Amino acid sequence: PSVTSARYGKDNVRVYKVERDEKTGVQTVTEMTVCVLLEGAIDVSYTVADNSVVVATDSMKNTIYIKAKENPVTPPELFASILGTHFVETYPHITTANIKIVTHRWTRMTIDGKPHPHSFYRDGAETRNVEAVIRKGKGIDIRSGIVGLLVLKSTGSQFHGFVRDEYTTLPETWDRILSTEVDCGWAWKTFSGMAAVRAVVPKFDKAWSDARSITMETFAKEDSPSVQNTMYKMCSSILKAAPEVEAVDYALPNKHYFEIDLSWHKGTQNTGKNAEVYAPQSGPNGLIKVTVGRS
Ligand SMILES: O=c1[nH]c(=O)c2nn[nH]c2[nH]1
Repeated sequence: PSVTSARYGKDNVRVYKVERDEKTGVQTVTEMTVCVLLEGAIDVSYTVADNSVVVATDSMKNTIYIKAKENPVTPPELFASILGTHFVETYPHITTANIKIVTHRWTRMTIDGKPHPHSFYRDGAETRNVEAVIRKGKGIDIRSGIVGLLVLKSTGSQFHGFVRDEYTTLPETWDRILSTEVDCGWAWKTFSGMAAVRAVVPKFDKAWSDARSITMETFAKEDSPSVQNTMYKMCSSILKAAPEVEAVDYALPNKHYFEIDLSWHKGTQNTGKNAEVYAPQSGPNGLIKVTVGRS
């Protein structure tokens, strides 16, 4: 038997970094969870217990903290590229570094109508994610994303005209609740190396901000005929806003809210146009996925 593929490293490395502006007293915080998985000439560590090729995962953890101290940790696309490039340039037998960064939200508090210099709150489980693959001598591939942005609209969503056959019970609707937890990603054109990444650093934050705004504005403004069509429009708008992005993808669960017929109780009308009280469903849920390219 032989190793067909292998990668190893440290997962769930939590990192917090504060940036202190001495002049203004304003402090800025970043909190992220990092995963490093390395590939290369490491098969013998599996097959014949030769540990001479093993960069200990503990050393990788140490490296993440050192690199976070030595370098900016934002935008996450830059820090992921710096971190991955370090590993493939430091160890001759390591050819690929897979870096995942999940950035958590610390939103600055507004106190007395002003941004507070050093107080923040966690406004949701939403994260800003980056997955970077750094291949020695072959460039850097980055996929940025938004995960866990939970949204709901109480109307402005329809679903009708779908297949009706002996398996269909779902009634057609022209007015339904739509709720989903956004998992969105955008893949950048391959960067030749660190210099190419550094050249577009400002575009990473702009793309994330645009993707987030486009997602919420399209979700809110569209009288959605389906999740499929609305997510396609989101992808198209993001591609238009970010020329350096090659493809955009969404995976959207359809988190259903079922009408409850209450007519058994004194003829109470609570369905169709009279529906006000609904049963939010934990599952089953629809799951709609798409990737949209430039062609
Ligand atoms: O937007 C929707 N797309 C679907 O494919 C689907 N199937 N059931 N409900 C649905 N809603």
